[in-house]
Amino acid sequence: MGEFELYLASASPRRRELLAQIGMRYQLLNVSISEIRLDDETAENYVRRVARDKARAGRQLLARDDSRPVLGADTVVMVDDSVLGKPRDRAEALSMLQQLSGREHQVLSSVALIDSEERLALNRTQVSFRKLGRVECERYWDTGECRDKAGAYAIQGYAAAFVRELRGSYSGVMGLPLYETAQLLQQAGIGLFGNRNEWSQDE
Ligand SMILES: Cc1cn([C@H]2C[C@H](O)[C@@H](COP(=O)(O)OP(=O)(O)OP(=O)(O)O)O2)c(=O)[nH]c1=O
Repeated sequence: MGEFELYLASASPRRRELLAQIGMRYQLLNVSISEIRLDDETAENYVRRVARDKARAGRQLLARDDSRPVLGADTVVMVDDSVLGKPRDRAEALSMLQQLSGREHQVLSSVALIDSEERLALNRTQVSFRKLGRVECERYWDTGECRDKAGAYAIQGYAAAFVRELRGSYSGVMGLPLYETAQLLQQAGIGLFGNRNEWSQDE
């Protein structure tokens, strides 16, 4: 089957790291799709659609007889009725952090795995932040960590110090929910630890 099991249609270093964490060998595909939420689209449908579009765009790059699945993922932060993606600039990042300060928000992370079939999973995780001071948020921006992160924070970085409580999936907040990902991979016949079709046979 060659030296890798699947393709990862993502430029996110976090997703690479997470997929490698569960022993998957993958090849990267470079895709670019527009990430704009439609007016009447729920956050859930939006993250599902974007993950699916990333995987579909990856699939398009492959030879027809390549049966290895393509994985795409997407992550947003939801607070009240707002859906927070990546901040465009400092002002937007600071306003996102103020919105998240002293309360609970939800992180939605979707995974799409496409071969001859399309498989989708969605993880929803509740994250509670302590109150954040304005100067503290400005200093946090200065670390450079807010950029390229949904909701302008990275739980795997300095922002771990903001998290009072998390209910759900830490890997989901980081960008790729590994429990759901492993389930989709199993459905596609890819076992953990690099073994095809050998996973969970003793269940
Ligand atoms: C909330 C949160 C998000 N993130 C990251 C995960 C994602 O990379 C990013 C959300 O942006 P996405 O648009 O989901 O992904 P991306 O553009 O970084 O990568 P891809 O090429 O796969 O489209 O935010 C963290 O790293 N830590 C966190 O705590």
